[in-house]
Amino acid sequence: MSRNLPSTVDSEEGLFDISTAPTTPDGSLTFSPVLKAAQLQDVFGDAASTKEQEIKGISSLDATLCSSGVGVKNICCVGAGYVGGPTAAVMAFQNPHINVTVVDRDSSRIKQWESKHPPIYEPGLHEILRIARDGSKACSFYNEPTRSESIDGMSSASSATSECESQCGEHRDEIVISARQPNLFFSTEVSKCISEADIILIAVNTPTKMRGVGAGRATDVTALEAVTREIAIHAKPGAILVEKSTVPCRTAQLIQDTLKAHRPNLTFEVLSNPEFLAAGTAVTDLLSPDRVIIGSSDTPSGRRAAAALASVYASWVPLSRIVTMNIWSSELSKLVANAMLAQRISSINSISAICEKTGADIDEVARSIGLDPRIGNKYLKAGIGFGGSCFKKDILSLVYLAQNLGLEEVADYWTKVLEINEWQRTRYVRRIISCLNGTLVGKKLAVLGYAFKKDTSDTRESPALECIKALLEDGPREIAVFDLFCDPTIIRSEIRRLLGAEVLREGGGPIEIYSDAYRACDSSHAVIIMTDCDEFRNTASSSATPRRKLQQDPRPFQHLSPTESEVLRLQSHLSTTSTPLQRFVDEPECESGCVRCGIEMEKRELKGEGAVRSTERLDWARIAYHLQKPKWVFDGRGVLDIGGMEGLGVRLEGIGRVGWSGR
Ligand SMILES: NC(=O)c1ccc[n+]([C@@H]2O[C@H](COP(=O)([O-])OP(=O)(O)OC[C@H]3O[C@@H](n4cnc5c(N)ncnc54)[C@H](O)[C@@H]3O)[C@@H](O)[C@H]2O)c1
Ligand SMILES: O=c1ccn([C@@H]2O[C@H](COP(=O)(O)OP(=O)(O)O[C@H]3O[C@H](CO)[C@@H](O)[C@H](O)[C@H]3O)[C@@H](O)[C@H]2O)c(=O)[nH]1
Repeated sequence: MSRNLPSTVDSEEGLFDISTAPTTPDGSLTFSPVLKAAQLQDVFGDAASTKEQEIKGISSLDATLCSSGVGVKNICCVGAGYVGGPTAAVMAFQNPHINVTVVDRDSSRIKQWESKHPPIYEPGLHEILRIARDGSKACSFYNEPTRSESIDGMSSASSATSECESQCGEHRDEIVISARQPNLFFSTEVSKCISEADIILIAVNTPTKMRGVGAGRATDVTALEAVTREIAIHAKPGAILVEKSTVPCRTAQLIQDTLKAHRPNLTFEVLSNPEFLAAGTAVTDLLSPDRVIIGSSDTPSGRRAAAALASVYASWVPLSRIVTMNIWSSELSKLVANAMLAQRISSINSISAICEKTGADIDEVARSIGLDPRIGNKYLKAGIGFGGSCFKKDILSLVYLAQNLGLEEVADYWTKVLEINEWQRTRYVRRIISCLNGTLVGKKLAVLGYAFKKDTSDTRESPALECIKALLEDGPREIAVFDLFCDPTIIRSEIRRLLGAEVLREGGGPIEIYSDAYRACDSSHAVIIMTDCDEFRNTASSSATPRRKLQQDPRPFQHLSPTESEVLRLQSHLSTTSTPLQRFVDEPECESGCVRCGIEMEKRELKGEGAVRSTERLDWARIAYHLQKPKWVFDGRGVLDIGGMEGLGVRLEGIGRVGWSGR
């Protein structure tokens, strides 16, 4: 018995960079993910796991309504950034019958998306991209876990007898996955692609305004306005516009006004469909979202437009997780979601200061309050504060909105969330300097972690960078920077652009970037942890630890026509065996002398030298041995166990607990 169906994945390493604009006026320059290649097992395993959370209380779409939008054939996504690229890739992957084209005015970005070096690395993204963008070969497998997986005459063959067959003698169910044609495209022909689309996603950047009215708070909608104008001129009648970008509440009105000005005789529907993916988990978040929010006008044609968009998501998102609402609620929800998450972090960080002075332990406090389901345990990790391209700019946008509405108290409330965040960083830097006898002159500091969080090389609004800037003021001999996921060349060039070439070692300054954590820490007076990477944790053995869950074989599938996500999980599983599913077609070769190929080769070579790579935890005994006495370690992310570190003769200062200096 066999069935045809498209799908899949395999594993591979990726890295890469791309710069985008700072999102707030004093934010860092931004370099995108040159993340490490976390294995697919994590990504697809998590994505497949069932979410227990039920969405209630908001109107849900029913199946009938959704089916009314089945006519969608072409989607155009404007903006090939962190949101546009991955979102379009997943939409195309899950909807082989829809052509999805991502357009951007930045031709170099488009070129990278078309190459084997996408501009953004997110675990699992490259594999999805390859299937949707390049198409795939046919292949097949038996619907049961076997010792030797592939029986496929078309791709990889095996004559292995399954356990089932040898035991019961019955024939096994064979599932055939048919070849897929490419349905994800990248282009710089913005107006042409807009003119062909049934649905147009707007996923351009919306940073904080740098100048003029509202500077430092208001959202800069310049890019959004430009795209809206293009759409107003070129969109075909009946096309549906979707705000994917995070925008101020009532932006849909601005879009409608622009559309009316250019096409007064036509009516377009504008939807709000904010994106909630987080850096480092974008693919998991997209494959298995907690919720998909669709805001529309409360008219029959508004609801029809919402249903059309919902039908695209319904290919892989359960209907119970697709919620519709009025468009202003949807726009505001995005800002509020980020503000509330950030507020929890500032709340716990404010309590961490009390802990440091009283003897309470912030992790114990967080754990105990998090057990109350009314509070929950997420976003309660104290540290040096939140970074990233969104939290700060979105809170600033909320503050500006409140101010414009004459709600000063509301604006003050949310401003405090940002103030606490900065205060937390300042406190950390002061504590470091104070422990080092009030002077950094002549001292070497090792900074572990440069990105804004673990598992990403995105450095936008990175707290590490802000701390480094503050530490520089005190004139250290050396600041040795190491990050697991950011390429040293990229960190160097970002620091050069942001702080000036003279702060780098090559320019006669104190900052040096290392690709090896041990060399960075060697002979340091202090090690300073800036990101919550699992690799920085101390364990009893300090030896290599498997940080990724092994993906279970998902077979047998309930039915013989598995979904794209199911085949993806199977391919992820098989990629660790000797018989991977052979679905990929060859990627386009790069021109000779490709810089990215060179970086990858260098990374592969480094792996062989024993430098700290992504699957290994740091050997803290080794680091401690080579530290200058009195061997200070500052744990800005709560990743170290105090007992273990003190046993190594280290003086540990962590956030939210009494450190060595407080005893
Ligand atoms: N980065 C995230 O994790 C994240 C998550 C959720 C929501 N968001 C929101 O999504 C939006 C996009 O964020 P991002 O991080 O992808 O930004 P980005 O800077 O990475 O990408 C935006 C892209 O839009 C392109 N662009 C700008 N103006 C254009 C125009 N007129 N025509 C064609 N292309 C144009 C830029 O060249 C750029 O490639 C923002 O509103 C952001 O707040 C971001
Ligand atoms: O308990 C915590 C959780 C996070 N952080 C920090 O908070 C920042 C943001 O982390 P995270 O939310 O994981 O990453 P982002 O990529 O910024 O994602 C946020 O911002 C996106 C852009 O709007 C939204 O789509 C996501 O839902 C939202 O989580 C990072 O610096 C983290 O280190 C903490 O300090 N403590």
